Amino acid sequence: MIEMIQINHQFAIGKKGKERVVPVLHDIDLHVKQSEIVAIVGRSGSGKSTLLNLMSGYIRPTSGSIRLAGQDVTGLSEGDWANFRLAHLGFMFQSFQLIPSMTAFENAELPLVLKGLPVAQRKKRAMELLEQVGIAEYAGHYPGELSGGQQQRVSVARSLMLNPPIVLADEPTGSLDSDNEHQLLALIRHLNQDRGTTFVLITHDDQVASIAHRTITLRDGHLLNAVHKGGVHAYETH
Ligand SMILES: Nc1ncnc2c1ncn2[C@@H]1O[C@H](COP(=O)(O)OP(=O)(O)OP(=O)(O)O)[C@@H](O)[C@H]1O
Repeated sequence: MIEMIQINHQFAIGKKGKERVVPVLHDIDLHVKQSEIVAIVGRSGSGKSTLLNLMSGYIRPTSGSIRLAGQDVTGLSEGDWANFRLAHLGFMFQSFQLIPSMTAFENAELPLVLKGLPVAQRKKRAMELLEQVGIAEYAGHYPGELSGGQQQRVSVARSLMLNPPIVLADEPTGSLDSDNEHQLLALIRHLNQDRGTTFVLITHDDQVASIAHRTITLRDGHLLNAVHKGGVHAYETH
């Protein structure tokens, strides 16, 4: 479902003409199967967000190739990436990116508006998901009137609106209390089991990692694969 082949990534930092190159990811080979939940862990600065941004098409790899849902996405144009994301990807990111002038409901239904669905269908689907994330009673509230955890749940509802086959999540439970974290993890499991949704989750949280089928570790931009089999932890460096 997700294949990263020999991915290297470096950023250029500093003033134009005096840039310094900072290598961040080295020789990443990663294959995530359909219906797999993979947790990515690693210290701050190890390259986790960069890896997820590459899978999202928000940044382009310095070298290597990426296939998502059977399609080589490495060379897609901005426009093709935008269409690809709408059809295949859901995002749960740290910044909720809600539009302040729109209510929770309007924010959540946005992908359905972009898809051109009729009002009645949009309302049914958006309310269904707002209920699933436990936030239906706040549907008429603006983001500024919601707590961080409530905003996060609106953003989760929005990310799942089009039933994406792949969901990429950066600290998806970061702003949630333990009850809501539990509820979101149950929803992720349910989507995985019922719909076969594939999840890649960056996390520092053991609870989140515990729902993953596989946990992989990034260390200084290198991937270490942790294979959990019957309590034996074998580490392979890639
Ligand atoms: N746009 C950028 N320009 C320059 N350097 C960057 C950029 N984005 C990230 N980096 C650098 O790349 C390295 C990896 O950053 P990244 O955000 O991927 O780490 P992370 O593992 O997600 O960290 P955290 O757990 O703190 O979010 C860091 O050294 C960071 O400073």
